[in-house]
Amino acid sequence: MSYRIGLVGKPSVGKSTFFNAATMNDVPEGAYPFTTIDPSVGEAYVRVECAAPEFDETCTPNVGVCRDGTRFVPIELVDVAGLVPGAHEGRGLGNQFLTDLNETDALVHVVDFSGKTDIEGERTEGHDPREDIDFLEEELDAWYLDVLSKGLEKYETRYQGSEAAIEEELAEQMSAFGISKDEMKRVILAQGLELEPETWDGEDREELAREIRKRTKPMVVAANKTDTPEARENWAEITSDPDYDHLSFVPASAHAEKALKNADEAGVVDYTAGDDDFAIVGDVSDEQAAGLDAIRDHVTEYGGTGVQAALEAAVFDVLGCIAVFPGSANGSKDEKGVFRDCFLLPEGATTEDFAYHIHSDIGEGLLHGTDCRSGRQVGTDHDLSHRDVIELISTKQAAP
Ligand SMILES: Nc1nc2c(ncn2[C@@H]2O[C@H](COP(=O)(O)OP(=O)(O)OP(=O)(O)O)[C@@H](O)[C@H]2O)c(=O)[nH]1
Repeated sequence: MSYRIGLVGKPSVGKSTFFNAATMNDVPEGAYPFTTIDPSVGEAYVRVECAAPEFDETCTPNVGVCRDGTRFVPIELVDVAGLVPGAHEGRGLGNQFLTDLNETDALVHVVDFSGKTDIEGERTEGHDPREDIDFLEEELDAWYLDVLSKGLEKYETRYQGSEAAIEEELAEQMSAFGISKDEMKRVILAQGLELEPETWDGEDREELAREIRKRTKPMVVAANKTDTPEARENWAEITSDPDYDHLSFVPASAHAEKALKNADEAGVVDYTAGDDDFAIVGDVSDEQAAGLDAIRDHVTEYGGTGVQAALEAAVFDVLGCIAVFPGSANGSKDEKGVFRDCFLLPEGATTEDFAYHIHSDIGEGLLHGTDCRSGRQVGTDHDLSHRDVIELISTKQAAP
């Protein structure tokens, strides 16, 4: 039910630091929506401005936390290990890497923008981070092309001369990537191709594979180590390079996020994840104070450490998710008088999708919804917006 974001990157880019910082949270025990014993899967959060204060209500989240009017809504973060050149051919952790990738909704590619690690993750100077970005995209594209080619082979041998729809065969072959036959058809046509694969040449196939990959595995680049001067230079250059317009970039310092969370836990600073500032509230040595000053310069300049921002870019910008609160029109609260839930829904979700998301029984018996802010009735096919507060009127209750 939860969104799953995959963290990818070659060795030594700061992926572990990012993962640890993002999943290190002071959430009360039992407030996790899922438990896992796999150390590479952790609970991270996206921030949503809480709707409770607007309704003069208290917020006691069933999952996640609410801090100073900001809801931290859980997502799953997966540390996808094994990105090495040739991964799609099964080198290194290859196949496991691809299996893990399959289970993600979107990716955050952690890239060392300081240029101090080469393509294999060894120490160097002056490495161009563009190589890493290209490499991951090429790896993914090669994998998609393999699967697409298998689908085309099957189609050719099985359906020669018949009227079988190519989009159906390809959608089935690529079902692990979560693409429907309608979407497949749209992508094929949008590429200017005919629905007759015999007319596609090698380049057409490559471009098609790339386009399907872009749509089904959207990606944010976390430009890590922007606390270093080299990374700042690369940031300015790469984000103004038109070849990279198709990607979302977020400047990040995983190191700073980890340091601030550690200091917050130790009672030295008061810091809320994602904020662009923090207060020093404990005793610090001169050395610590200097370190914190450097971090402050970075977070104020870039609007935060970028760890939260990268996750939120993945969920809200590239996946286009919205967060919706269940409420009650007369009081906008559940029977206990508090806001308990906040759900992430896919782009374009309707009242009915929301109802089914909560429980299939509520979905089946759905009559309509009520927008709790305006008190107006909304239809079952009404498109919901980010931060809507909706009461669902259904003939059925959720089964216990
Ligand atoms: N300057 C700077 N260094 C960082 C940052 N994040 C991580 N590092 C450093 O980069 C090095 C690699 O960090 P890790 O988090 O271990 O990197 P990784 O990508 O998980 O590496 P593997 O475990 O080898 O896959 C460590 O020395 C970190 O201290 C950052 O934001 N800024």
